[in-house]
Amino acid sequence: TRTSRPQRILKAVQRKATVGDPQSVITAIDHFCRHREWAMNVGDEKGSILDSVVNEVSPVTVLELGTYCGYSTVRIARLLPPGACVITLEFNPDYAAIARQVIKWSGLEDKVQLVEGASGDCIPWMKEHFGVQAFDLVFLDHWKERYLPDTKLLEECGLIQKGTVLLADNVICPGTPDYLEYVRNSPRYNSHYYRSHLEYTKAEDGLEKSVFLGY
Ligand SMILES: O=C(NCCNC(=O)c1cc(-c2ccc(F)cc2)cc(O)c1O)c1cc(O)ncn1
Ligand SMILES: [Mg+2]
Repeated sequence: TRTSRPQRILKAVQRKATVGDPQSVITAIDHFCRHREWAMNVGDEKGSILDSVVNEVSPVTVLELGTYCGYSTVRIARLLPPGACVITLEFNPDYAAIARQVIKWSGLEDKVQLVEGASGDCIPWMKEHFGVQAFDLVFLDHWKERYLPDTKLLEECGLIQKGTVLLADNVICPGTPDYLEYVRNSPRYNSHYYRSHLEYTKAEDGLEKSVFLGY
């Protein structure tokens, strides 16, 4: 097909959503992915859980691993007060190019720093490059086999501190068994599973919220 799925998602946003209105961007993407083409956005059901965790944490600095088209980036950024921001990492340049336009359409570009690169390469530079002390909230939604190594890397870099909340998508489908085992058995995390469904389907999936208790 001539265009990519992310390009068709962007077109749906440009056709159906209002510039500067994040909720209309979210609604346009959910409608397209439910009625036209499935895509791997966190979606509306798990997205509501994401919203409730963001509101509960009221983070100043958020790290998102895996931007894709920017759907969850917009969900998070729309809830942030002035001065708070989300740094989102995306490895795939085509996804990143679409996400920049979706984030711009939503009018939230001032609250978002999109970084193109592999999480394993970027995380060690976070403190130096972005002046980040520690993240208040980390949303894991990238390659599932990277959840555990990147969590350990964030710990080693001192970017996870007492009270930092990790929220992981897809812990059932596609699944992140080694990550789940780690956060559920580690004495340094308090974990809770929010049962839900794989975006736009009836398949089981869920989000795992893990609070770092400190060393
Ligand atoms: O695929 C890259 N990232 C997306 C990670 N996210 C997922 O893989 C993902 C997958 C699914 C999913 C679930 C069921 C199913 F049948 C198929 C896919 C759902 C989700 O909610 C995700 O979040 C990627 C590519 C690349 O070239 N470089 C860096 N990253
Ligand atoms: Mg996901």
